[in-house]
Amino acid sequence: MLTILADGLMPLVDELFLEFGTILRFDGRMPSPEQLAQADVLLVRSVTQVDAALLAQAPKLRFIGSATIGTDHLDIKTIEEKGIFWTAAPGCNADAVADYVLSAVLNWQTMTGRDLPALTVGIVGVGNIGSRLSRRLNALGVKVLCCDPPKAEPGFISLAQMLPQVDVLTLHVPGGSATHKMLGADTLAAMKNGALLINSCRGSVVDNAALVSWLEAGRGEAVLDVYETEPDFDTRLLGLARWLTPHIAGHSIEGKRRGTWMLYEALCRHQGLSPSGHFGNWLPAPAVTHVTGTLAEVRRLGNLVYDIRDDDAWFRQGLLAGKTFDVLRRSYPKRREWGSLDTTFVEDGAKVWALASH
Ligand SMILES: NC(=O)c1ccc[n+]([C@@H]2O[C@H](COP(=O)([O-])OP(=O)(O)OC[C@H]3O[C@@H](n4cnc5c(N)ncnc54)[C@H](O)[C@@H]3O)[C@@H](O)[C@H]2O)c1
Ligand SMILES: O=C(O)[C@H](O)[C@H](O)COP(=O)(O)O
Repeated sequence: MLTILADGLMPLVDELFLEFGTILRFDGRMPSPEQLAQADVLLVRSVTQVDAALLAQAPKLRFIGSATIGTDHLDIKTIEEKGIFWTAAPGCNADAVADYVLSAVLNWQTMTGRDLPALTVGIVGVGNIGSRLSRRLNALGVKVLCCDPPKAEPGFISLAQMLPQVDVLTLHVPGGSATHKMLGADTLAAMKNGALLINSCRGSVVDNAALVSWLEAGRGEAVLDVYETEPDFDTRLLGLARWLTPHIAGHSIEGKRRGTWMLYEALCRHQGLSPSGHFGNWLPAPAVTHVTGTLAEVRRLGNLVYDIRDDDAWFRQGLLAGKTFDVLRRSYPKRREWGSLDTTFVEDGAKVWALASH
């Protein structure tokens, strides 16, 4: 029997992992030394730094799972040197982040009176999130430019080529040394005047001091979900950013539960077992399952599914009420993904195309 030590906010842990042994839960960013000393399996979120100091306290550890897409909180080199198996949950909340960015783009476009087909959006990092976003924006008739040097696909361009061309620049690269401050004073200066920068990947990708100067100079606008020094952040951004949120872009019901499910499947494989059931069993039925309308109507309905402006207001009100970044993340309201809804677009009464839920 295994001792499984899991982040207290991770959903479905009791339901899925009890068959493997005993479950211990930890609150906050770090487990206690007593818990670490017992753990065979460690299940974390992005807020727990799994580094040499943590690993030194966990001599029995054989399996580490992070219910996240990002892995920059894992010291993979040290984990592998110690012969510990590790895994994350690639793509688990990619649709939720795509919903977040789409809501930001559509509400910004409406608010600034720009014409949707005249908009050019630049996507930096065209992996699980970037490619989903690109497909959705293309379907709405928005011009999309892509930058992803590691993929080097035909038609992709460099960041330097992209910056002066785009009205919206949205970042979807991994955190870590290779992307550290890839957007700084020089790159921001190369953007179009009045452009919107969206950062929902990792705070370290944007030099926050340079961003503050760029915003103070009125050069452009920003929508931010992540910050360089989380859970702290530069509070000047509250007065400067169009919308900001406390690292919740991926926090849909589906995204969180899929993350735990992917770790369950990985532990089953690691133990030579077959998973029981399938992920769909663990999703509650959505309140609304199907919507039909013109593109304009469905766009308005989109704000009922997810509206970034509500999260911005909830974050600001929470801060004013004295709540911290982490406390607010813990109490984030439950949110469904666009994918929970079948959407049919009609024009002059005829079906144009449908977006099926999955
Ligand atoms: N805010 C949130 O709640 C939230 C949720 C999920 C993921 N994320 C972050 O978003 C990141 C992207 O997620 P994903 O699922 O698309 O990951 P992914 O691994 O599927 O895609 C990342 C892409 O970035 C590309 N890339 C790497 N370095 C690059 C560079 N220097 N320039 C341009 N492209 C580069 C890669 O080739 C890859 O295609 C994650 O690593 C994570 O840090 C944030
Ligand atoms: O990389 C990810 O998947 C996200 O950053 C993740 O959704 C952040 O949420 P957390 O793990 O902190 O709950």
